[in-house]
Amino acid sequence: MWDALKARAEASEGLRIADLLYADRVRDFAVEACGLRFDYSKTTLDAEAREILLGICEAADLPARRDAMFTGKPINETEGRAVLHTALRNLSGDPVEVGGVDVMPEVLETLSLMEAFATAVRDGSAAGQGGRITDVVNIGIGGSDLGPAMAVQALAPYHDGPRCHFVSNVDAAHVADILRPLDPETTLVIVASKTFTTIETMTNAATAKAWMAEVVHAPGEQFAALSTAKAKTAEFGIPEDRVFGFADWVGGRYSMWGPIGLSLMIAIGPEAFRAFLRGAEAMDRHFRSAEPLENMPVMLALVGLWHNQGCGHATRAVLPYEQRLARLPAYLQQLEMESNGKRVAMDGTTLPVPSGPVVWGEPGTNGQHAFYQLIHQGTRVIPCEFMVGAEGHEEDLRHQHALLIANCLAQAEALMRGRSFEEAKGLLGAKFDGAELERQARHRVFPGNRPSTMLLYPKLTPEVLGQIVALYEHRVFVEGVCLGINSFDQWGVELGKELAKALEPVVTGEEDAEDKDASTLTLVSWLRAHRE
Ligand SMILES: O=P(O)(O)OC[C@H]1O[C@](O)(CO)[C@@H](O)[C@@H]1O
Repeated sequence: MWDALKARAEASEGLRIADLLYADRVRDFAVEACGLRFDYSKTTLDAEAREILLGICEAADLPARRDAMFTGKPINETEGRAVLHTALRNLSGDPVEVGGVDVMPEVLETLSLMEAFATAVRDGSAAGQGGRITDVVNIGIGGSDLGPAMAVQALAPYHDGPRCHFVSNVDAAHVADILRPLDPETTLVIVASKTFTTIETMTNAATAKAWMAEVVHAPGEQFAALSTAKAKTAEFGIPEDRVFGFADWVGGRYSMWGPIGLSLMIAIGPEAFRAFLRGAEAMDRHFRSAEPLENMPVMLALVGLWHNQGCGHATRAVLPYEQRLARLPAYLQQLEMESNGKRVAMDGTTLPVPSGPVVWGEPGTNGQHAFYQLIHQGTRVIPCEFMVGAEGHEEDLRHQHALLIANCLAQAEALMRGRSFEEAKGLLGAKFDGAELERQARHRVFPGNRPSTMLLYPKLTPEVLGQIVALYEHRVFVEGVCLGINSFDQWGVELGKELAKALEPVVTGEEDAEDKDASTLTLVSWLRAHRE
């Protein structure tokens, strides 16, 4: 199947996207669902390639794998766990069983405990020593940071609660810069860690506790914890009624729908948070029921597989024309690269094709003035995933939003059309002639035929954000299933963690390294010599 895909991709190298754009293509190579539109007409993916990709889905038993996920089967086989972040947004409350036990009563109970706590923080009844909470600091990393940090920024127009801040890096600069302007007496610190062992988070949490303890008599009462490890949160001194737990079937990078979303809920309020869940739930229903060709996550995934495993484009740029989605590319980096950055299949055999792509990006229009040069004229082809809303929130600045949309559409058009040598010469004819005209024109040629997709949404509301994130989660799932890998473990982060633990006493000088390579030893000794 993969060979057929690659052969098809090779055969389509001569295709011009612009020539494929017959009238029906814009209808047939787009999907509408939940009020969103995903258009993939500006790619070289044609009906024949799509058939091959659908065949790959079928061979991978996608519908059965999808049902296994939604119904709580232990599809994370290397860790023996179910994968049920979808249960966290199952507002219908319909039973979802793990090992014969319905998890929904506990999920909904935790949601209402979070809502009660968020409401109390917002209305001032859960106050700090100095009165009403003015600032919330979420300390977490990876999935315990990226999701809420991205969503809090994305939904800024809906904020009517305390200010939210995020500390993730073990670099002391991060925690120091965030805490410096805050008043410990009116700050709530949320320690977000599924395992409650992550070294960065526990180090920053200890720093924040010491900062608070300098002025607050009972610092634990101005802390909350989001974790599966209740014994450890108690040991840290956080009262039980401020600990919001979740089960091991919620993966870190899929966790913002439950307790890890508490900072978001405090910022925008429980009602808006429910709208966020509702959006994701709608996308779940769509993913579960729509036929492949009308299924947005499936088609988004197939376009991804076409570009990466088919055409060999190793990276994927995510380009939201929405400043408030500035952290979305970083969020998607973890979601996609931690999930599908694997080199072996579920059965331990080596993948016959490249694993998930390198994901990167920045919001437009800023990216246009930074790296789009390379996207338009560089030697590599970088598939671009544009996204833009029909409306912004700034009613009195609608003209700026129109300009934003025009830029987004123009970039996709420019990538596809390009500019020929003759056209470039025509533009310069009055200024140069002869060999100089040819030389100057060559610099102004755009090869064009560069693929892009477009995700359109009405407006970035909590509900729409929920839909977009769930769309991408399911896209990652479909790509993982087609590749035959486990998208829900992350063994690749372990080795570095272990070595860092062993190196710390060497860096501080408490121990000498014996079993290190010459390069690492030299680096350590230079740093030690300069640490005074
Ligand atoms: O929530 P925890 O347990 O602190 O883990 C944080 C992050 O660390 C990882 O386990 C590895 O980077 C992520 O998957 C996770 O999101």
